[in-house]
Amino acid sequence: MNTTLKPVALSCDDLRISFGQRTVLDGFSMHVKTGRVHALLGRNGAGKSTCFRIILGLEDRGAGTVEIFGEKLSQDNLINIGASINGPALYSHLSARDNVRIHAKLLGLGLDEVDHVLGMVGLDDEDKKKARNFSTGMKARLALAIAMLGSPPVLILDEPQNGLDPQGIVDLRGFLRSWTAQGGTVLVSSHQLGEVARLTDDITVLVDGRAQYSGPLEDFAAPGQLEEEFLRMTNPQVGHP
Ligand SMILES: Nc1ncnc2c1ncn2[C@@H]1O[C@H](COP(=O)(O)OP(=O)(O)OP(=O)(O)O)[C@@H](O)[C@H]1O
Repeated sequence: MNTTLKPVALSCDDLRISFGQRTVLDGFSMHVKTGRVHALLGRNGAGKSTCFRIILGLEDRGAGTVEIFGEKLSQDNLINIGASINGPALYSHLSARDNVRIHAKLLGLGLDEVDHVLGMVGLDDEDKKKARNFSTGMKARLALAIAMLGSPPVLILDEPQNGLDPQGIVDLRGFLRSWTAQGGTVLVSSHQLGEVARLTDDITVLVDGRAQYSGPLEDFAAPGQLEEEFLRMTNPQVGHP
């Protein structure tokens, strides 16, 4: 599949899911364009991680369709997505290299690829330290390295800035931008709206289980106004005392 030729990398249509009495997604639709950074925004508990889990086939309750490059989600085309959600799941007794090596082996990738992704996230010198002794930022970098193994055309990252220091955030931004410049597609969730404004091309705002806005960032908010517009959309009292 030549993924760069498809205009839409990822489509979610009419996703619906409830947990007990609580309806979390209630007809949620989002189309993530190829070669763009797209941020899924919403308040705590809005359903962003649930949406990511559905896209990745980790949640089979609920209804709706997910397509990757125009094809229905399946085990075969899931290989097109690299993901880091719900914080990094790491083997705490292993080094960064050994953690990545295990995932590379599962994907049939060699040691060159392990070194490549570790170099990209600046962990190529961390050969001795065990993951249990990593700082939060180092764990986040390692999870990113694992997500990038094999250069999947789509990256899904749940709050990737969490735990990163300012330099780490700048590095991540540069790196996701170069990913999309090479034709890759990135879907992130984030509460750091200043960073979202710097990083993303498109946004979807999830409110009450539906996409209240989905489209170019510039059409949602003028420069410097993202936080204000987001608060207005997610909390109707704001701006109307
Ligand atoms: N497996 C589950 N069982 C029951 N409730 C769940 C389950 N998974 C998620 N929820 C509930 O669904 C709602 C949405 O959770 P989700 O983690 O998707 O939100 P989120 O937008 O990612 O939030 P945050 O910004 O705080 O990370 C929450 O009320 C959560 O408690």
